[in-house]
Amino acid sequence: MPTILGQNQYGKAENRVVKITRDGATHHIKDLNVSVALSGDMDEVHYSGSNANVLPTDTTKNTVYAFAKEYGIESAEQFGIHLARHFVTSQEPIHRARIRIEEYAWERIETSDANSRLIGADEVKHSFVRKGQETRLTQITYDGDKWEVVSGLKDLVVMNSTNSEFWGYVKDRYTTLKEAHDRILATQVSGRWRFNWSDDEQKMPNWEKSYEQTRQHMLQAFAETYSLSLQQTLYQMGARIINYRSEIDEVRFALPNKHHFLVDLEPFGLKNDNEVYFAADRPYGLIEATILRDGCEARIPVDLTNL
Ligand SMILES: O=c1[nH]c(=O)c2[nH]c(=O)[nH]c2[nH]1
Repeated sequence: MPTILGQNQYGKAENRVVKITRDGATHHIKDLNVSVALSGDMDEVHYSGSNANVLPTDTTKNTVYAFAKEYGIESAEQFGIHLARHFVTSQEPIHRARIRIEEYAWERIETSDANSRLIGADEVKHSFVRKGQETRLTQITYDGDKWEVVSGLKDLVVMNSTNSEFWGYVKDRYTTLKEAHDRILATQVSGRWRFNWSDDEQKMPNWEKSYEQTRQHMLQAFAETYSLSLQQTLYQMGARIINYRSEIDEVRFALPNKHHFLVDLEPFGLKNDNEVYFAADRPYGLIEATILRDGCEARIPVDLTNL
């Protein structure tokens, strides 16, 4: 055979693992994207197809989720060290393990500001916003007479690690979804809001302040709503903006439901007490709606990508 095998490695890439640690009402999130690459005595599987030395990539995936439960995720480094050591020391044919980890950082949604104290809201300890993602948007239209300003944001990722349920829905012969009484609710917010300012230069809103406050009301409604569906949460987010921000008459949201599935750890003799999740990226539910001040007209396009 005039060919020889060169460097080779294999494993499961991009295992999206979310670990929630529940310290009473205070929750902590670790959100990782873990890629495993193993190498060692793997000539035979390439040359003849013998799998005698091959630990399945599916097993490497399971190990990531099981270790999240068994060791917890103190840091990405610590977690990666556990995994790499395990593969190399437990499998004779495996001589090298490379674990690559991306970590997505989350911050708590601040609900204990002066504004929420004023309305008597308790501090929420299970609501998070992912760091460093959002893009602020605006569209200004002027016909020489009237102005229309629609502002908003996209790619603001938020999560509630409890206070979300989904049950009591229609079931037909194709329905397999299990009712959920305590699930993760996560979404990547795309929102637009239309200002009622149209001509009076004296009464122009303070755009910077309006954005900050609108964003905060939206986050606070997300954090404080005990959710029976993402549709309900969406409505609360819009209604709170309309109620608190008199300069805004219309809000539209497109909210992808970023599903987090509990991983079945039973086969490994481990109990998953709402701790270890698989964060799926697709397909996703997509929930879209407009919330209007009573008596106002809907002018934000239905498809937000057209704005
Ligand atoms: O909040 C939800 N709304 C739905 O309409 C829906 N559909 C579904 O499968 N899961 C969910 N979750």
